[in-house]
Amino acid sequence: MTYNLHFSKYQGTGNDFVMIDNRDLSFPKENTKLVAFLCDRRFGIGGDGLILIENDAETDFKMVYYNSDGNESTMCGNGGRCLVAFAKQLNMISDTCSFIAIDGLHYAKISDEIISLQMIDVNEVSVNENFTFLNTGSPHHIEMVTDVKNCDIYNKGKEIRYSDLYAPGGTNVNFVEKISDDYFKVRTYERGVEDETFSCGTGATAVAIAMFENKITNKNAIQIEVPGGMLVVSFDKNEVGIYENVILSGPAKKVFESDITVVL
Ligand SMILES: N[C@@H](CCC[C@H](N)C(=O)O)C(=O)O
Repeated sequence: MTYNLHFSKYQGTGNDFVMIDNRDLSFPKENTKLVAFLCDRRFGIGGDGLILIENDAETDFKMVYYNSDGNESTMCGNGGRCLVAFAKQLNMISDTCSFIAIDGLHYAKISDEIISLQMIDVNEVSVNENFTFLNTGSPHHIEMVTDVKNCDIYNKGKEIRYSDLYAPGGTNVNFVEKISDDYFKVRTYERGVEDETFSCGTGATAVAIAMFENKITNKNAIQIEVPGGMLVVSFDKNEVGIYENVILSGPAKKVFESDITVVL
């Protein structure tokens, strides 16, 4: 079968995505091999994931997210921010928007190249002796380390991701070093990419909330340094313990756009 596709490539703090305008619903959404091929860094375009933008009756657009393994997955925070920039490029929105994703309704704001995305409320944070687990649209295991630069993210992350604790779905795994009360360094092993990525938006969000819940910080606006740049996460914890007004902010940029013909 031959597929002729127009695509744009975007990145948000180095978490990179192939973006396709699927408002005409022509993309073969069940073709896992095609998505994995397009995300392949050697044989395809290359990306940590692929995102389709589609029409939605109640919001500005719909986000459909696939990991680079070709499977549709849960929410991608950086992907959501990049999709907002893509929607603007397509003249679907101006500087504010709402969209629907697999985890529900999101609002976003564009200010120059900084995209601020409202994430879902978080009502459950599981604090354990050596780790914290929470879901910010995607599942995240979080561990503190003293020297994140020299941490073996791939092997440690993979072991936790595939451990019985998270079977069968697995989890993303974040390693965190505290620099100050409002500055943390984070590296993430991503499920579905099955490697460390340069940044994970739902992961950065989960880390900020976990640091507050564990009283490692009392700040509710936190800078998260990731290998691909800087993200900022802010939130409010309400009187019944729910984290709301959770905002993930950072840059999202178009890298290039082109056409590709794939024979599979
Ligand atoms: N890169 C993402 C997370 C994407 C989803 C994740 N790989 C999963 O399957 O859970 C982000 O920026 O949030």
